[in-house]
Amino acid sequence: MSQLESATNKVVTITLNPALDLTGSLDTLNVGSVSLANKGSLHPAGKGVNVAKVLSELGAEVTVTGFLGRDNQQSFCQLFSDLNVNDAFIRVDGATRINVKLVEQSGQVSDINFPGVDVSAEAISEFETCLFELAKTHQFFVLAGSLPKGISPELCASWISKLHNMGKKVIFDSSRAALAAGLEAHPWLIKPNDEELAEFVGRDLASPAACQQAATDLADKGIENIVVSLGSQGVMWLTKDEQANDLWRYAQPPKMKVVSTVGAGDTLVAGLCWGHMKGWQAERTLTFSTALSALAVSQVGVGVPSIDAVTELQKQITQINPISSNV
Ligand SMILES: Nc1ncnc2c1ncn2[C@@H]1O[C@H](COP(=O)(O)OP(=O)(O)O)[C@@H](O)[C@H]1O
Ligand SMILES: O=P(O)(O)OC[C@H]1O[C@](O)(COP(=O)(O)O)[C@@H](O)[C@@H]1O
Repeated sequence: MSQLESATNKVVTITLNPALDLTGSLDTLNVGSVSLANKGSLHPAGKGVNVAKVLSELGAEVTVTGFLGRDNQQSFCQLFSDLNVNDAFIRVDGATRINVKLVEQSGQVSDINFPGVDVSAEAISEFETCLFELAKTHQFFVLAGSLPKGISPELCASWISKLHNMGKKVIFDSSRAALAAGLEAHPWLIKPNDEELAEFVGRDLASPAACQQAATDLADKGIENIVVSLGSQGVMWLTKDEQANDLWRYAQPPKMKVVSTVGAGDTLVAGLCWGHMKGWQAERTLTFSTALSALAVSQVGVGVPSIDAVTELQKQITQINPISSNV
């Protein structure tokens, strides 16, 4: 067996712009005046880091890379060591950003995401060496989150393109200009949420059917898997095999008690990646990742507290399978 064929348990997550998430729980947020938090937590996060945590807890052999500020790396290092993931982050001068998440009793979350560190040309070159070295032994790459200063959408897209040309499976989850540029670079799977998709197409998408219509156009860009997450309404997925017929799969989770929705999208990405790494059928991957992400809203931060709970919830996922955007 070749090195790559035996590498289905191995995955690289790329977080170009990680963050420490400062989460505060409040009864209600009083915008423009004082609000009192009942409790708070500060933990290492950012899209690829969250995906890495979930994948690692599912049993994957994970390597994390991207750019990490030297000044406040301690809790990241601790997390990577606790998870036993391979830490290939490039260290850069300065501190990794702190993103603020204010969670109200109602479940509503207000996110304040900061810009991040400055990445130098030397750090970029070090990262490229590391990335393409990892490509020698890995097939799955998850590139997730926003871009720090110093990394243009075009540069990010060029990495996706190179990995694609090497036959790698790149799962790409970003927003705004980075998403727009990355979509042209043949990622293997994308997962915008409905808001990100609406921003990309430049119009409101008020229903799953409207999202489906808008996302169908992305298939023309040669993206094999188009997944759109719809918050409490679930997940839509257009696979390569069904693109010709425009037949979407759709899974809906049961009603959950929401503690925090932060990290639900990352958890969904991790679930989708895991199903593919395991070679599961589409239905199983979809119901598993929908259940995993639905469970994620019942906690602050990401992680898999109990695989039995995921399996139990998976049985309660409603699947409409497959549907056409013409209905
Ligand atoms: N309130 C909720 N109840 C149940 N599941 C949810 C809820 N919010 C999110 N999810 C699950 O998490 C997935 C990702 O959430 P979503 O909010 O769409 O992504 P993002 O976090 O990227 O904005 C959804 O597709 C769904 O499966
Ligand atoms: O990289 P971005 O787009 O600024 O987002 C970073 C934020 O997204 C998160 O990864 C959560 O993402 P999701 O809610 O989409 O899963 C936070 O941990 C982090 O603060």
